[in-house]
This record gives sequence, structure tokens and C-alpha cells, in this order.
Amino acid sequence: MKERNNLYPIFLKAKNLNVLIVGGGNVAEEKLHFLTKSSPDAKVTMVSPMFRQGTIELASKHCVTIVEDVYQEKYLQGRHMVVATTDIPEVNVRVWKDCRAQAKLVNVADNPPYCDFYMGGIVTKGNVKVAISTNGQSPTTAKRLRQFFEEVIPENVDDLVKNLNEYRKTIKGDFEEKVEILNEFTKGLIGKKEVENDQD
Ligand SMILES: C[C@@]1(CC(=O)O)C2=NC(=C\c3[nH]c(c(CCC(=O)O)c3CC(=O)O)Cc3[nH]c(c(CC(=O)O)c3CCC(=O)O)/C=C3\N/C(=C\2)[C@@H](CCC(=O)O)[C@]3(C)CC(=O)O)/[C@H]1CCC(=O)O
Ligand SMILES: NC(=O)c1ccc[n+]([C@@H]2O[C@H](COP(=O)([O-])OP(=O)(O)OC[C@H]3O[C@@H](n4cnc5c(N)ncnc54)[C@H](O)[C@@H]3O)[C@@H](O)[C@H]2O)c1
Repeated sequence: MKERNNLYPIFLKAKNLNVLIVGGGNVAEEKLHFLTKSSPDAKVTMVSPMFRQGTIELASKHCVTIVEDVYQEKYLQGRHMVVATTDIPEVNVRVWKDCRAQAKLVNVADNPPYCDFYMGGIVTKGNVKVAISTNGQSPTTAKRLRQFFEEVIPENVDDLVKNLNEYRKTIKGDFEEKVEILNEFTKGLIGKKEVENDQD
């Protein structure tokens, strides 16, 4: 059978979660960069004996606490999600095992078999967000697609969302009637004359 991506994307309120990043090198900085680019209000703690200067600067602009120490299990306390990025495979595997034992979501960066979730390529335009995954097959493609969608999704897509949100408030009637009116009103948007099945 043809391969397909069975991952289930969710849009996390990173502000309400405690994320731990283990390590403070290149990979940690890349993961922190893309996390805070998408979610500037993400709550993050980083633990590592060494941090890059760029990481320290990025951390100071966001809600990121830096702890200078080697990884220990106690740092998992209160964390919902963990990203392990050290250059010592045994440490990353230990983080993975500790997280699994405590049913915490864990991502060993750049190491798909040790990931409960993947970080994606992310495009944000106001209230609209698109997340891209290649099923862990090609991060470079995820990056290129992200750049492509950053170009082609119009900046004013957010106006549409806001206008429809306002319009929805003015529609009278029950839930079904509202859904019908909003669907009728937005039919033209996808460039097809007939929308055959609104479940698609
Ligand atoms: C999207 C993005 C998000 C982010 O990092 O936040 C992301 N990787 C990005 C860039 C990137 N990473 C790497 C390169 C070098 C080129 C290359 O090797 O392809 C580039 C491209 C570049 O930098 O140009 C190295 C790399 N990464 C992984 C492997 C292992 C492997 O592929 O098997 C290796 C090889 C390591 C080695 O050689 O040992 C694995 C993962 N990287 C993922 C995410 C997850 C899959 C996402 C998906 O499903 O598509 C997954 C599975 C796990 C994870 O880490 O979550 C971010 C782009 C953000 C943006 O630009 O918007
Ligand atoms: N740099 C890349 O683009 C890249 C690409 C693919 C794979 N990798 C792999 O990913 C891993 C990390 O790469 P990197 O470039 O970020 O390495 P790095 O040397 O820049 O960073 C490693 C970090 O891990 C920290 N660390 C070491 N032991 C620790 C411990 N016990 N507890 C907590 N933190 C600890 C170090 O202090 C350092 O901050 C390496 O195994 C590398 O081979 C890197």
C-alpha cells in the first residue's frame, strides 16, 4: 500500500504548557527558534551545562528559563513535553526512557524512532496557522513547503477570518442555520463552482 502520513496534528496552547529542552547547542537553538517563532508566549525551561550565546539572547526575549546543569530526572517534574537535543546519545535515550515511564510526550530531535511527535514547518498569518509534516521523511521539504506557503498565503487571509467572525455574530438562527449560511457565503472561496460535499 502507498505510504501516507498518519500523524495527527494538534494546535497546542504552548503558553499553558511547560516545555523542557535538554541541551543548549545548535539543535537546541534551532528548536527553540522555531518554537518561539510560532509561539512567542511558549513556556520553556532549558537544562544544559553549556548554552550558545544566541540561545541566551533568544531566551531573554521570551518566557524561557535557563538552568545550567546536566540532565537529571527531577527536571521532568511538571513538564508536559520534552525535547532532547544533546550530543550524547545515551543522555537522549535516558530522557526518552524517563519520559515514556512518566507518560510525557518526548521528541529526541532529529531522531524519528525516539519521537512521540515531530516539530513541523509552520506558517503563521494572523489568526491562521498552517503546519506541515513530511512524516519525518524530509525536514528539508518541510522547510521548503513552509517557505512556499509563507509566500502564497495572502497576508489579508486574517481579514477574512475576522470579517467572518463578525458576520457570524450578526446571523440569527440556530446552529444548523448559521452553518448553512456561512457555508453558502464562503462557497466561492475555494474556486469551484459547485461544492459537492461539505464534509471534505
Ligand atoms: C520542520 C523542522 C521543524 C523544527 O526543527 O522545529 C524539522 N526539521 C527542520 C529542519 C532540518 N532538520 C534537519 C535538516 C538538515 C537536512 C536534512 O537532513 O533533511 C533540516 C533542514 C535545514 O535546516 O535546512 C536535520 C534532521 N532533522 C531530522 C533528521 C533525521 C531524519 O530525517 O531521519 C535530520 C537529519 C539528521 C542527521 O543527518 O543526522 C528529523 C526531524 N526534523 C523534523 C523537523 C521532524 C520531521 C518533520 C517532518 O515530519 O517533516 C523530525 C523527524 C523530528 C524532529 O526533530 O522533530 C525544521 C524546519 C523548520 C523550518 O524551516 O520551517
Ligand atoms: N548541528 C546540526 O545541525 C545537527 C544535525 C543533525 C544531527 N545533529 C546531532 O544532534 C546532536 C546535537 O547536535 P548539536 O550541534 O546541537 O551539538 P552541540 O555540541 O552544539 O550541543 C550539544 C549540547 O548538549 C549539551 N549536553 C551535553 N551533555 C548534556 C547533559 N548530560 N545534559 C544536558 N545537556 C547536555 C551540551 O552542553 C551542549 O549544549 C549531535 O549528536 C549531532 O550529531 C546535529
